[in-house]
Amino acid sequence: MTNTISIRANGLTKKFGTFVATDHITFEVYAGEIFGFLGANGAGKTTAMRMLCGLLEPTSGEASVAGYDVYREAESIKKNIGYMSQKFSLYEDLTIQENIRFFGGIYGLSYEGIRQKGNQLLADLGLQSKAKALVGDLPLGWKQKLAFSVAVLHDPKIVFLDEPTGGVDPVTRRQFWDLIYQAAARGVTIFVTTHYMDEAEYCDRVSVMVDGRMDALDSPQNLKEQFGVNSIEEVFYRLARGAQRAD
Ligand SMILES: Nc1ncnc2c1ncn2[C@@H]1O[C@H](COP(=O)(O)OP(=O)(O)OP(=O)(O)O)[C@@H](O)[C@H]1O
Repeated sequence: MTNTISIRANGLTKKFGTFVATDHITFEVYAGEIFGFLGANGAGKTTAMRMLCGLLEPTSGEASVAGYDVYREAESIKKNIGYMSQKFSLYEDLTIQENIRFFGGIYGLSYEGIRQKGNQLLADLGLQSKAKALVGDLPLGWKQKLAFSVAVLHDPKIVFLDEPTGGVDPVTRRQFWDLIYQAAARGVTIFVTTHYMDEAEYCDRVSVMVDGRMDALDSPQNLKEQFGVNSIEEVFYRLARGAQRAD
């Protein structure tokens, strides 16, 4: 982690009609940091993430991602980030190799770049012999590891992960987090939402959204000390139990 700012939000707000989904959130994320973005269902995480990815125009406030402004330079943001969610991932009816070629093309890599990075990816994951297997036939944990590796194929500065490990066992989640650590060690900024509180403990800093506001932001250790509790799970419940939204 460095002192270079990778994501900066200042009073970032999104309203749908009169409903304030994301309410004046202000924070900074540093290059190479693993930043946990927690909140109960409906707290406003996806809305905030969509604004930061250049997919949704804010109602007010400011934000920049990789140095690009979310209002004026959304297209540049899209080119400089990776994105992976539990819902939108790889194409199940394409092979591993076809997915790599497809997403490599979308990310603007050359034919040679796709070939080189694709081979490296398959070697790193130990999937060389499975290159022609349909993604739909892989176990969920493998799909997620592959989806993450594809999301960073073009060496983005920042990767946004929206509940990337939903539904898999703790051992596979731990392996997934090894990939996250390796990317962070290369200087990639990781912005990750999760409902697994053990994963929150792996983050450099954790923020907690409550009813659209960012009610806490600090390292896991500092948050536990601040709330006088032994786990991030306890910190989360203390903050979230006062929430008004039940989505
Ligand atoms: N396009 C929209 N129009 C109206 N309301 C919306 C829209 N998108 C989101 N909302 C509302 O904004 C609130 C925040 O939603 P958001 O999806 O950002 O929450 P979240 O923290 O990501 O929750 P989850 O963990 O369930 O994905 C919710 O009450 C949701 O119903």
